[in-house]
Amino acid sequence: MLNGVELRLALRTLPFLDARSDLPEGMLDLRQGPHAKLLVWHPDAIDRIFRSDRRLLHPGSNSLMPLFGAGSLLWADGERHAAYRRALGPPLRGKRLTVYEGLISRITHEALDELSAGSLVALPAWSRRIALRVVAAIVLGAANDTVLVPFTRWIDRALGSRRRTLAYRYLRGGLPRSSAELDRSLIRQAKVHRGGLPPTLAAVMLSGEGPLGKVDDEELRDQLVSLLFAGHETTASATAWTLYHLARDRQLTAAVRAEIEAAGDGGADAGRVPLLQAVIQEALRLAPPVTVAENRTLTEDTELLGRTLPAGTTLTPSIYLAHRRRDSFADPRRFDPARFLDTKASPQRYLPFGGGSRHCLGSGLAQLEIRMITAAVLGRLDWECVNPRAAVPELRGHAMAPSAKLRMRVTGCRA
Ligand code: HEM
Repeated sequence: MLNGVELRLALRTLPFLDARSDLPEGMLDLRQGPHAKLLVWHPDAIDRIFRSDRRLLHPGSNSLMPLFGAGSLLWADGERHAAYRRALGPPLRGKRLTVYEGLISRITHEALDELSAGSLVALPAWSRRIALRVVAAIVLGAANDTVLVPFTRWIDRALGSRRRTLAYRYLRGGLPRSSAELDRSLIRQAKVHRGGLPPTLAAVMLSGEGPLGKVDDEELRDQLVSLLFAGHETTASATAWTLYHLARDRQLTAAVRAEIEAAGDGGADAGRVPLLQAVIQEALRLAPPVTVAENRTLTEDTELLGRTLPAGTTLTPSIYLAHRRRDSFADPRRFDPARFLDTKASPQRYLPFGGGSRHCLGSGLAQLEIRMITAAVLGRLDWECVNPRAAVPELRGHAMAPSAKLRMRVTGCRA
């Protein structure tokens, strides 16, 4: 049963949070008693959580667990979690990311080929389609519609409407699991592409070697849906916000375009496009695609911000509220990429990818994608936002994206 605070948070999430963004204590009791739960966003509390992360438990979200399965690495702990990070971390980091540049470019340009002067583009859905194709290619080895179409339908049914999501969660016993048929297709697809280079993430998990050892079909299914979901909703949302903010500011667009042209690598190298990277960071600050990091449960009594919290207390870091603190960001509701140009924000104040031992595994890939998609769009199109009033955040589960109604109109093609 939800109490009054939890109910208000569930039903009116963003207004509820906005009304509390100036609370200096940066911590809010959601539930008291033996299973106490707190929302935390004070930088000292976030710092403490991330530093002691390995000693905490990560029980996962009640809403998402039925969707992605109990075996998902998103809420694995201990050795199994460490093994997943050792196996999947390296292919998603540093120089290894360069092997994905070709496929990001190809998939983006295919989507752009379908547009011409006058085309109307539903921006959130458009960027979701591209991001899903990219992550599907990396995880499964191919962007096959026989899998992606039912996958998208399933996610939209579960998370596409806030009311429906809440009805599933609180009235119908939980969010709907994927169909057995979709699960079978995902597993089949994962096994078909095992021999390619670079190895898909599915092939890494199926190798039977390395830190993971054997992964059975049930566990594999949970990781496939977790990676496909975590790897596309978030990236798509940040891409849509980045493109929207650029479309609203001609001067900024011209400066970013000049920077991308001078870099000559389609936005691949972050170091060569600092202004674009700052725009992306600011988009991630103002509308973090993931509003809360994973739950953390204390395993021992802990002093936090002058309170003693008993073992068993669950802390949910609010990324949304951390990014809106006035003592972290001057005029926090204003879009201002300049704040990221010469300054590096500290990880306890700026945490779009979470932190500690659960720091997002795909943060490098996501930013590479956002830069490359933005560079391709700016290189090929001029477009304008038809309905800027729709540029308001909407929740899809814990993910936050621009309203599905947000539309762009192509005003001219450049190449
Ligand atoms: C802009 C895009 C993205 C954002 C904002 C984002 C954000 C996050 C956040 C906030 C977490 C939780 C971290 C914590 O609790 O401390 C997370 C975890 C995770 N993300 Fe991302 N993510 C993005 C893209 C991706 C991509 C592209 C992938 C995969 C290809 C991915 C895979 C994961 C995984 C596997 C975890 C779980 C890590 C763990 O529990 O050890 N994410 N992400």
